[in-house]
Amino acid sequence: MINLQNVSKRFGEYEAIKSVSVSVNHGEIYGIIGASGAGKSTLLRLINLLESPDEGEVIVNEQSLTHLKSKSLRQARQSIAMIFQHYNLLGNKTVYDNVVVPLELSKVVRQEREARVMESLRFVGLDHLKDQYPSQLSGGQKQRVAIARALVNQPQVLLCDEPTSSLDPNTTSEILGVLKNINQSFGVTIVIVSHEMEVIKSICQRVTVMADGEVYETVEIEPSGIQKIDHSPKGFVERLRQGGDRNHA
Ligand SMILES: Nc1ncnc2c1ncn2[C@@H]1O[C@H](COP(=O)(O)OP(=O)(O)OP(=O)(O)O)[C@@H](O)[C@H]1O
Repeated sequence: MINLQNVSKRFGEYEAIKSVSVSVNHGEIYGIIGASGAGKSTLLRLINLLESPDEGEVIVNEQSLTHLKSKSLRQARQSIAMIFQHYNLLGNKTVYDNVVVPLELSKVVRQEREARVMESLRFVGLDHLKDQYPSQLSGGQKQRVAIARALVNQPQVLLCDEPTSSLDPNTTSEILGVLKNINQSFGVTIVIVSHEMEVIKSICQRVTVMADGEVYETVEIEPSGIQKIDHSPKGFVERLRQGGDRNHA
């Protein structure tokens, strides 16, 4: 579904991503974990070409995005939605008006927009707050609005950049529940960046551990909680096994 093939990204002289290859299956919930500065967000942003790679190939849904012209890239991006740690809502727009934005951009006809927005808001349980402004909402509610906005164009892929890092543990569980529900109800492939092992453990089937712009290891998380390891399990997997709430990588 998602194939990053030997992708590299430099910021000036600094090599943030060093020839990384990652493959995510259709319908999977895939994690990217690592310490601050490891390159997690950059890797995620390479998937929808918010960052364009200096080398390598980005393939999503069997289409190479790397050399697309801007119009085709815009079209391809409609099936790749994204949510962020700080929600990125427009403060001067209501919940409804935030969620309708992607439909306006993709020129969905006016008659269809309302039904799609309300369906999306119902899915995240916020249809009753459609006329509120972001400043009137809790963090968890804001993230739900961002999720509704991400869903409204019926994406095949949802990229999540630290989606629960600003939330308390209970709200974190709720948001992770919503993400799982999206995956199960619509078969959306989810890639989630987090520095919290608990988050990764509770939702992902596989996780790539990043360190210094490289893949350190890729770990399979089984329902039993026992992790199967591709290679080099030291440290990280031990800490996963030990668990503990909100341990940091
Ligand atoms: N636009 C940019 N310009 C210059 N350097 C950047 C840019 N974006 C990221 N970097 C650098 O690339 C490295 C990787 O950043 P990235 O945000 O991907 O790491 P991360 O693992 O997501 O870290 P964090 O958890 O702190 O967000 C960091 O050293 C960062 O300073």
